[in-house]
Amino acid sequence: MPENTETYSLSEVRTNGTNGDLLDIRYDWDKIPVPSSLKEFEKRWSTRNNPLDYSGVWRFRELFPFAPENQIVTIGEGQTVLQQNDGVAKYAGINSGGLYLQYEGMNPSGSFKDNGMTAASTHARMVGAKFTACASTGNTSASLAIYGGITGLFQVLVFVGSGKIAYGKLSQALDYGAVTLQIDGDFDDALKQVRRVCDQAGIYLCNSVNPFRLEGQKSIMYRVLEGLGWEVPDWIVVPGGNLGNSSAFGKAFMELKELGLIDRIPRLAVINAAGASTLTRMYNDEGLRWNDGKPDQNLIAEYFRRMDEQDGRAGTLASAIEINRPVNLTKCLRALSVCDGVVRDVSDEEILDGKAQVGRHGFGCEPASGASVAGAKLLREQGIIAPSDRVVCILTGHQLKDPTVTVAYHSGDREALAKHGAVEPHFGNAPIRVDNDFDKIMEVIEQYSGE
Ligand SMILES: Cc1ncc(COP(=O)(O)O)c(C=O)c1O
Ligand SMILES: N[C@@H](CCOP(=O)(O)O)C(=O)O
Repeated sequence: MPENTETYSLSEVRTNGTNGDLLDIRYDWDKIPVPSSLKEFEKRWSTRNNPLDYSGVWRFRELFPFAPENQIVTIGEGQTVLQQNDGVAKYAGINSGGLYLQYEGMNPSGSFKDNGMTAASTHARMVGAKFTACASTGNTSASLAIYGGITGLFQVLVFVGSGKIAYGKLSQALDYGAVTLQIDGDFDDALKQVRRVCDQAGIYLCNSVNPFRLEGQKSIMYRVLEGLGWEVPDWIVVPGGNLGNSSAFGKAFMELKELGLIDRIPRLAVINAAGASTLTRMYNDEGLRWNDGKPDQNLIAEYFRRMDEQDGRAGTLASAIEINRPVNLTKCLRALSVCDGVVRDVSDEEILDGKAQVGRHGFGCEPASGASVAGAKLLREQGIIAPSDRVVCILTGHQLKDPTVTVAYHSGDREALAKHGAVEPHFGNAPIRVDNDFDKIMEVIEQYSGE
């Protein structure tokens, strides 16, 4: 994505420039009336004078002004919450009052994807698309399917890998009426196929290669700032899969700074699963950097060549981030450069322990989201995050998305958890088996009543 080499009209449907780099949306801010302070946006929620203000995404519409208001497709997404959480702070080694969880599970389809899908669906409508598609580990498909289903604006086609999708998510796509193709491969294979299919058949693609989708995902950061009274935190910690979120967050902060709406930028930590750690390996081991939009292509090609030689399949229980060929790699490198970022990977065990803490003390989350808490803990242990820092962990998906992994963890089902290596379930809260007998039930309850 070299800077400013090509320009395309809003009415064109494309994800890449002629050189193959993903497109990026740019605005001529001099021509757009942007509020002079972020506080102005606050009034939107209290007054809700415009139906668009019911959306936690579109009430910030001046910060991604690509759509006429009458074309905007919204289903009330982005009404999410920033929760200060001392239980999780203690676990991560952060001072009381310093850790926040941004819970994106409250979106209509139960994940952060709706922030982006409302924007991609809007652009799809602007160009008259009747058929949309995505590849998915589950959440993108659930999100696209709900937008297609509720609005009736377009038919939805979904590609998923075999055995790679949590049932909660698959059931959403089916229920919302998406045509679902389960292909013999993983997410990386499914994305490759859907990109070809969309190109050839003129279907509108809604994965994070779609630059409009990332515009909507910027709003997660606007809401975090709003939740903090417009103060900039020290850290944003986010799980990394296809790297759309981290890319969008970096762009959000870059633009807010350019517009003079914030005076400093938080640091960004992107957390991979150890079994899907392309970014970690490339950033930390190979030293890959943004370099004015021209990261070393030879280094990238060589990395993937070696990966292919060794089979290169991603493997983690956090299926949402089981991705080894992140399409937004270059944009994420920009975000890391803008935000003085760091990248880490954490084991499945650390992810599930982090997730259990979020469940114990907060709204709960799906496995991939636990990576942000595990990442914050690791960075704290490494002395990179200070105990006094203000840290926001992004919880990307709802607790109910992947009950199989959650129940296996709490029940101590090591066999089920061992898919990608041994996982010790530390904070198990297994169901207690008890006879169908009143006295025996009372005996069990008495053991707990003194606590
Ligand atoms: C729940 C969840 N968390 C994290 C991610 C990773 O986000 P990204 O692809 O934007 O890096 C995904 C999907 O990609 C997801 O579904
Ligand atoms: N976890 C994702 C993977 C696809 O990512 P996308 O951001 O490119 O759509 C999913 O839920 O499918």
